[in-house]
Amino acid sequence: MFFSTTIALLVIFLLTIYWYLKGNGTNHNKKLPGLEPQWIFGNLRNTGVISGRVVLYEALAELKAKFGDAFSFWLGPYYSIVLSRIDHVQHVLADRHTYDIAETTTRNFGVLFPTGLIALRGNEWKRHARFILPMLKRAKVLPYLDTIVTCTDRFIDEKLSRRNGEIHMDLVEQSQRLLLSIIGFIAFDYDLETTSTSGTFDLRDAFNDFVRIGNQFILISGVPLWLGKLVLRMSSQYQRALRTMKHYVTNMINEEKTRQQEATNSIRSINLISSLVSAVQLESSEGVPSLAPNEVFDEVSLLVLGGFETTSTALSWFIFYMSKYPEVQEKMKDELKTHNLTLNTSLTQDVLDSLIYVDCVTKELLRFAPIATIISRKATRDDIIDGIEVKKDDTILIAVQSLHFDPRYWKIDPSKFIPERFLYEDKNPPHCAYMPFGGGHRACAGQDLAFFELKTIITRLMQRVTFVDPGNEANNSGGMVQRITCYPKNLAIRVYVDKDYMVV
Ligand code: HEM
Repeated sequence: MFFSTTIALLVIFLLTIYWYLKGNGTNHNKKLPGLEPQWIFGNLRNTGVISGRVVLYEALAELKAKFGDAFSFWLGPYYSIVLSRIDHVQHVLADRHTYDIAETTTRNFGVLFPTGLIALRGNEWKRHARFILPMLKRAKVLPYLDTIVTCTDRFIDEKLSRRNGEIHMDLVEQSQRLLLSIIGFIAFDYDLETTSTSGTFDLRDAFNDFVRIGNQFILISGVPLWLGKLVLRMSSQYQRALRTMKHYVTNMINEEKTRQQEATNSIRSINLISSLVSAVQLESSEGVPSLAPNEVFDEVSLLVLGGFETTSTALSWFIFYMSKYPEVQEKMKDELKTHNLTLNTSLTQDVLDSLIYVDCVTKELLRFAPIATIISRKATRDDIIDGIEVKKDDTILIAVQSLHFDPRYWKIDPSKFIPERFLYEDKNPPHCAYMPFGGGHRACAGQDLAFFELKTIITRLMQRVTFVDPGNEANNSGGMVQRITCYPKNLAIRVYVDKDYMVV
């Protein structure tokens, strides 16, 4: 008892010192409106984020209604300026010399992936970006079409067909498993979804633990870095996951290197590790600074985590919205019919490109669903944005969700899920009014892959499945749980699969 009280007091003492060192809650810019910060919690407690009354983007929307387009916000002990007007956002994103990725982002992700793209700045970021960005461009991701379709079919056959017509309460988890399996195949031809049968702790278990603990860690972004690091260091599960992943991925990198050196004419595999290894080999042979094995490892882990969390959340919301907007679902199915896409037709790139309405639904999903609701930047020097004073080292939070729902920028009511907006009045929203993947030089590296994955999964699901709201039979009210992204809290969907595909 005495021991635990002493430890608790020590932690409170250290947190208080940290709070004072971080600026003592003093508002850096007295001219900006905003709530008073509270000890160590900043504005996370007095806005209701900690109690779970609202999630972060809702808190920012409430403050915007109260204080206007620009206000101060304390993310725990970290001061920031929140912006939600397009001209302010354009100013920030256009000036990469004054605004770079925020320290909160590099610091938190840096604990998990110290040399991953998202944790780097300046020349180090450029060195990594040379390898990573081209690898994820549209032309490079198109060959993954069959992988995505195969994984989606397996999801339908194994998870949905067996319980045809029943209410599914686990579709958030199932969406996560589907996306983990897709990114596992894309990253290194490895099935991360199927539960290990060997009884030993393997790469599947390791990535699952890493993703779960990593997610929890990134969420507690108000917590000082040293405390976060300590938590991870003391987590035997996390350390075991990391060791196992390093072991497997390093072996894969080495095997791929040997394979590429020996097999000059053999068929090249198309996974991310293979592309990274060949890019690295090529560049080092030309004397260009390339990536060390630990850097390749960090990049692969980042792509798995970044690529899985966001897209699986988007898929969960898609399923939820389809149960609530049956007319949208019907329209997509009609579009598939007009392109002669029945259950048995295989999907090709050309067919996928011709599906205009499905394209609009995917765009609307990314506007409407709370996936990456905030992006952040750090000022590298003093600046003034339309009269708002910004000091060197200030953090800027861009309230993406507020922009997506701002009636000043959308002609068709932005509070409604209407995919047709992207066909007509809102086909070309003003620059920075629509930014699900962020913007400027630090925009999402995987956006082509993400959009392609989502559109393919959606199309395949619509070829074979119908999602129905069960009404009063179960709680399908949505709600939100905050992790890196916000995913639906109460999801209960009746799923019908065409009987031709039923697994008996
Ligand atoms: C629906 C899916 C996705 C959404 C909504 C999303 C959104 C975002 C956002 C908002 C950012 C920050 C951008 C900024 O600060 O301006 C970001 C960064 C990033 N995303 Fe995504 N993302 C998605 C999928 C993916 C996928 C599939 C991958 C890779 C496999 C990926 C890899 C990355 C990386 C590496 C960064 C850091 C880029 C850098 O710092 O230079 N994302 N993403």
